[in-house]
Amino acid sequence: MASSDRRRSKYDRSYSVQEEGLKVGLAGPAGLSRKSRPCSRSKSTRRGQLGTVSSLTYSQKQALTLSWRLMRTQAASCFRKVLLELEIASPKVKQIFYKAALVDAFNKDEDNSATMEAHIRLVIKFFDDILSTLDDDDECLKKMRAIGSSHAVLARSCNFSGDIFERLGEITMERICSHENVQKTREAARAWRILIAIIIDELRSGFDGEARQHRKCSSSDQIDNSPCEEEDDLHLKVRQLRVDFDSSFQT
Ligand code: HEM
Repeated sequence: MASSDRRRSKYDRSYSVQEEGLKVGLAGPAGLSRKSRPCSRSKSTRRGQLGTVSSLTYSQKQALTLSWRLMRTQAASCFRKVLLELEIASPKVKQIFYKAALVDAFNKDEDNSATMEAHIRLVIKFFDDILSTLDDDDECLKKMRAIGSSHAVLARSCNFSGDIFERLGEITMERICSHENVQKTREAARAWRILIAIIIDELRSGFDGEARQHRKCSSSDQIDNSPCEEEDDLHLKVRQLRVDFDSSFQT
């Protein structure tokens, strides 16, 4: 998508940080109306430090950790709903989790980290990790990007794309922000919106960066196997055949 075509999404961090205070509560409990929401790439990298974890205030960080602690016992059911909804929104995701479940069924010894059940645990662990490192901006961003980039292998094999993370963000935002423990305070809902916007931005950035590297490597592999090299290879094989043929006559 050309950058000029990109519309501003709810995940545009500058939107979240600067305007959230004005818009919160206008569009339903989570402040989001998914149907009317454009799904587009945010532009954090170009915006520099605007809206990173360090831009969260002390009271926002407190609201996040407290509400997460209160939600924690229901987190599995919450993220099961999120991932099921993501499957409905994206048939690709459904296929990936379906394949992973099949592999799992034949692989009794090992826990397959690619299944939906495993992902419910992984996503909860991911939030545990992020919420325990909110004071360390670099560490937080590193963790988010690492998760994004670990999914780049799926770009070629399963057609996984960055907009899946964006969808995941939309659904997560809606679920979390409408949770009763988050609804208790305006501060918590606002903080969750900002945090989820940052997470999605970094997941995408990690994913896109690594997927680009994979594409570069695969195109240089193709250059390595250029017609010239293939011809050289063929000549070598023919020469070897001649040597073998000649030596078989000499014996
Ligand atoms: C915040 C969201 C997500 C988190 C925290 C997460 C976490 C992880 C982790 C930790 C791994 C293991 C990586 C490794 O072993 O190197 C993984 C792998 C995987 N994830 Fe996710 N994931 C997320 C979203 C998704 C989504 C939306 C899908 C879509 C189906 C997905 C599908 C997979 C698959 C298929 C693998 C296996 C990749 C491979 O073959 O190496 N993940 N994920």
